Amino acid sequence: MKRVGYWISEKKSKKLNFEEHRPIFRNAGIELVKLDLTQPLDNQGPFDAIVHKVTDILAKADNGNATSQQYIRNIQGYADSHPECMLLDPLDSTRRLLDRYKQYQQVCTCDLVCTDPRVIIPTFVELTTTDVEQNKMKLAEAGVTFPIVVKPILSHGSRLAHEMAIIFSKDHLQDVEVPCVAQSFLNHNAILYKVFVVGSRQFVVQRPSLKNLYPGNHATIFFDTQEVSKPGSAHPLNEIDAASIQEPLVKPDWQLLEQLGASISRAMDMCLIGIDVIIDCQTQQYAIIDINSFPGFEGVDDFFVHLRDHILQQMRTKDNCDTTSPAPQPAPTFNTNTTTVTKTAAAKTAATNAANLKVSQKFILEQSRLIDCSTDNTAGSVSLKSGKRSGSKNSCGSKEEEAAAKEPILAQLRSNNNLSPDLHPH
Ligand SMILES: O=P(O)(O)O[C@H]1[C@H](O)[C@@H](OP(=O)(O)O)[C@H](OP(=O)(O)O)[C@@H](OP(=O)(O)O)[C@H]1O
Ligand SMILES: Nc1ncnc2c1ncn2[C@@H]1O[C@H](COP(=O)(O)OP(=O)(O)O)[C@@H](O)[C@H]1O
Repeated sequence: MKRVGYWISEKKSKKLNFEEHRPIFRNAGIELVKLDLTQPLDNQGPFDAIVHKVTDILAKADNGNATSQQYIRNIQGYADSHPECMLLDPLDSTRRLLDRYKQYQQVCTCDLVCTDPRVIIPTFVELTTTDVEQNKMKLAEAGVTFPIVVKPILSHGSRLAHEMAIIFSKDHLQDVEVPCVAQSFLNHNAILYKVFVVGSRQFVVQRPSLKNLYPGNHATIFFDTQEVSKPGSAHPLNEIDAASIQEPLVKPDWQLLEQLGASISRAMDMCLIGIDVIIDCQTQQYAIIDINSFPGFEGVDDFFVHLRDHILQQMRTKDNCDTTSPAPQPAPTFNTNTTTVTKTAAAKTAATNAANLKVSQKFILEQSRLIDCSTDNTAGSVSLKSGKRSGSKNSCGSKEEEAAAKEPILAQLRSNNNLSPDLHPH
């Protein structure tokens, strides 16, 4: 029997129904052991792997909390003295996510961001002073454009980490609270894609997001991020109206999102993450705006099976038993009972990967919750006017027709905002 230690908060454990999923591991020869972080782990081991979500503890430890520092020392101490034990994920990588500026700097090293012009991180700059003139200069030098979204530098561990502001012009820069990252706000038709990574697998779900916003002499909007991009979010900032939907509407390129997940996972040296991506209405670029350690995986069917498979695969690789006969990958699974778009693609072998991708893309395109006006099954932009791919000569709709055509899109967007967490049982 292999032994895997784990630590997640009680709240998260309940939300994920962690205890109920023990048999999935036991039946595969893995005993799950809940870690007691108050005690040295040597007395609780041996462990072949440790799975954790300790972002809040790390944040408190970095803030000087002695108890949290001891908990972290207990985990790191065990990992250091037992190199045979896999730490999912390494604490240094997890810690880097806690500082938004460091997180974004690391995203900039991701191979896809460096080589593929379709993938970007919105322009950002770190602000450490409330001096308005200095901040004006910093923003201009960095090329950050209004509206800007002002994000606390600390991304976790306190309510304040999620208190953000949208500033619409340089005349309202006195609203900046520091330390923060100021980032160009990119319009994205109020749709957020979450790319969940579990080892070599990626899953994409769609979530509500902030509506399109434009520069101007408007008052600063302050908001709590926890209220705008959860599955059931129905915040006024989510309410996009038909007139402000920006065309062309882009059908997401699922393969690119999957590559993005794998690429960020490599850059961050993390295998259990959620990556928030928006598609810029103006450029159709895929913009990475946030990375979370061990997120909720809400909408991912059989999360624990994928987690178990990843742990087993890592163990096999470590034991050097995986060289000749790669384990068969399960067929892609889709959450057909829900309106969430979920994508699975195996990465074990190129052949399985290609086969799965073909099936999954077909499925996703059929299930796509964006209006699929195109008969072409490749990802790309679609124009509402013509019902054809953007640039089609058939584009000839009147203003009324255009407005009528936007209604179903609006309904789709509204229904996105009404996704109920109950639709995604684990
Ligand atoms: O704080 P930000 O950067 O937004 O990241 C959050 C936290 O990681 C949440 O975990 P926790 O509550 O443990 O801190 C997690 O929710 P849950 O794990 O509670 O579901 C969210 O997952 P998603 O809701 O899947 O995004 C994720 O987006
Ligand atoms: N650069 C951006 N452009 C447009 N919207 C953004 C941008 N950054 C964040 N948002 C919006 O703000 C929300 C919260 O931002 P995020 O950085 O993910 O905060 P948190 O880490 O607290 O979840 C996102 O879900 C998205 O709706």
